[in-house]
Amino acid sequence: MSAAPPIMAVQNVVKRFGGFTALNDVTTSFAAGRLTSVIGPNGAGKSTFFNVLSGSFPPTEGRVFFNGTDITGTPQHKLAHMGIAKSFQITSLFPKLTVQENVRIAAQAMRSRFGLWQPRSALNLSDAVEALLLRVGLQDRRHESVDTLAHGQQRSLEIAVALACEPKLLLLDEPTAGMSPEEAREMMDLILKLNAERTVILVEHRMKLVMGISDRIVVLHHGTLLAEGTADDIRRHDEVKRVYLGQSV
Ligand SMILES: Nc1ncnc2c1ncn2[C@@H]1O[C@H](COP(=O)(O)OP(=O)(O)OP(=O)(O)O)[C@@H](O)[C@H]1O
Repeated sequence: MSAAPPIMAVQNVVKRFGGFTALNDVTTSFAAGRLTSVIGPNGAGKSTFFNVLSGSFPPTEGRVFFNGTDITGTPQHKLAHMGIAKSFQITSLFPKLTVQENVRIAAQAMRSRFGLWQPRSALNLSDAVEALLLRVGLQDRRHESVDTLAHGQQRSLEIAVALACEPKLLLLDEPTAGMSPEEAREMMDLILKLNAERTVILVEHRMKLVMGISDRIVVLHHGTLLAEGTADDIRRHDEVKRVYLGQSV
């Protein structure tokens, strides 16, 4: 597993909000093709870390690298062009449009903005939209308006929108937030399938969900990197056990 080169790396990342340090000297890297989950208790700095990785805001100190290129402070639209896509807790869909229209708009925007016509993008637009709907299991819902979908289906649609730029790296911030246990399991199945084709970094509050699917887990606590390793490493880690005292990891 350690043989795969990192697709993303952070070096000595610090993020301060005024006098408060939300991330404190975090250094780690993410292997290409793997599924890495970032976990931690409330306020650990997970969302802040996600925002630094996805370019929502730059770190106060430290560097972020993508495929060896320093991308610290690079605007998000450029990151999308480089192959980094993200899906947020906050919805970015057009609720009155259909499932298919939402995906079509995303696919069209990516193509016209970035001229995505490499061989693997050579599908015509309708075929590309159909492939994205199939990928997330929403093909039977294509003509339904977004506001009639179940919450879990809306999250899947957001992922289809994120996939429209054919990312090499997919960043997901709490993709199961607000989901029923059944919806959450389906979402984890979908994430595993997506990981077969690209690197995934997942921020997730519900630790139990990620233990079974992650190649590697990064644990944040009070803005510092507490532990990293396989699910078994994390389960056995004394500090992690202490932090999650009373919770089942
Ligand atoms: N914009 C901000 N301004 C000031 N403080 C912030 C800001 N964003 C986050 N923080 C603080 O940074 C700390 C880490 O927050 P963050 O949202 O990254 O944690 P988290 O691990 O995602 O937590 P949760 O699981 O509760 O979402 C918290 O104490 C939070 O109050």
